[in-house]
Amino acid sequence: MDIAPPKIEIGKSKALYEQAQKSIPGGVNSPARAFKSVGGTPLFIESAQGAYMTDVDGNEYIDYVGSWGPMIFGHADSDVVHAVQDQATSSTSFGAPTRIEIDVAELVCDLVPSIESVRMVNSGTEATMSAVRVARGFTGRDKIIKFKGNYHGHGDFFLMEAGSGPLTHGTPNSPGVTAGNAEDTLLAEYNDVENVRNLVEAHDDNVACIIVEPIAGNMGCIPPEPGFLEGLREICDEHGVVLIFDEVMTGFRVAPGGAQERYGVTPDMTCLGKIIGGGLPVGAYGGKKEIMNHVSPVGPVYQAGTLSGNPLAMRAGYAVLSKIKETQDTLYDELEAYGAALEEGLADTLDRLGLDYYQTRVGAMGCLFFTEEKVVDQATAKSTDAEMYANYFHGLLDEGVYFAPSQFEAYFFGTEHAERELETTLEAQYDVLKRIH
Ligand SMILES: Cc1ncc(COP(=O)(O)O)c(C=O)c1O
Ligand SMILES: NCC(=O)CCC(=O)O
Repeated sequence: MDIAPPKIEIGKSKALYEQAQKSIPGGVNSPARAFKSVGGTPLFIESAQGAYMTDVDGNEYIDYVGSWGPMIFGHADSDVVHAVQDQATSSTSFGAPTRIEIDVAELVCDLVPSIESVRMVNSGTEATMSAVRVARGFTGRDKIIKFKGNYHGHGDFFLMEAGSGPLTHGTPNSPGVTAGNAEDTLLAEYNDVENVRNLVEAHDDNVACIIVEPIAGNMGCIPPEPGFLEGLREICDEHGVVLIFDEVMTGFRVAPGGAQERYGVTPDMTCLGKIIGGGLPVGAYGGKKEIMNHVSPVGPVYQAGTLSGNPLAMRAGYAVLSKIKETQDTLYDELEAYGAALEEGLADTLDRLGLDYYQTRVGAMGCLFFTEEKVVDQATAKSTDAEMYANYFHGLLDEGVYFAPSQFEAYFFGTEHAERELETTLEAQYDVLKRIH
């Protein structure tokens, strides 16, 4: 890819990247961090505060990645920092139950009413893998339905037509996944209820669950079309299929109760991650008691974790979730206001430059697609101009604005993004789009 050299000085990142590649595959501990599809050198980060990240060369960026979602209250939020510091002096893990686990579970059940019982794990990947196992154990069925371009972490049975890194790097079907796994995953088109209905009917009595990102955030940001989530609910009710909302990204981001609250469609099970841990490694899955009672040690479906419900992570999660609960009456209005201003400002820029690129946004997540087509599924998401996105991405970095290094990721912001950040972002977007289009 032909990318202009950066205007900013990134010598230290370059040196660390060279060094990292000697001991870490590709120099990164998660492929999404590599700049593989946009070219150039991944920036090594030194610190972050509020809405800003600083790299090892001292460049500062307004951050629209937010650690891929968790940072709804910005980086180094003082409540999270104090909670973690305080807990660390009483040990970082016990491997035995603690009161804070009950506090977090109760908060989750309170904020997301469809969750009657919840199990903590250490990542979104663990949450989705476990939820599917429980749905299979509960129904006694094998097949699952997943949508093309949705990403549910790196569990074997999800790495087919997977969004996020796999889509970005052109490896949506990962080697290493057995044919048996692939056979049990049925692939559906996002936003296409009839396609799902046909799949379920063709495999009637053997579909355990439908797992869906209720707002797709791993092929860019694609909201559900009216009737899509409702249609899934209906199909699941008709055929005894467990409906799983993967709200790892949308949970606590688009409403206190996530996408299910925003769209008024209630799943049987929900997967959570990202915000729930305030930037520490946490995931969770939960849902109806009837289903969750199948989880060991109450039921026979095994799922466990040495560090699950880890006290540091629970203290951080509690700090974030209790703040969400206390401030929810204004919090989501505030985020909506910033999002609307960002979206309108960019729409104005596109208008002034005579560009017709497609924008989406739901609450505090969104995307600019470099296509003039409406984007509703993986096929339309892939119609975007990857090179334009790469130029846009690098242009913005030069202006001190950090978006995700892939067209197939959403942007995120939080409460620390305010007037100054908005102005800088909009100016940068105008300048960059003017230069590259
Ligand atoms: C919707 C969704 N599900 C699951 C995951 C996996 O979570 P994790 O990376 O914490 O394993 C992610 C993000 O990575 C995600 O966006
Ligand atoms: N939207 C994609 C992710 O959040 C994943 C980040 C990662 O795998 O590092």
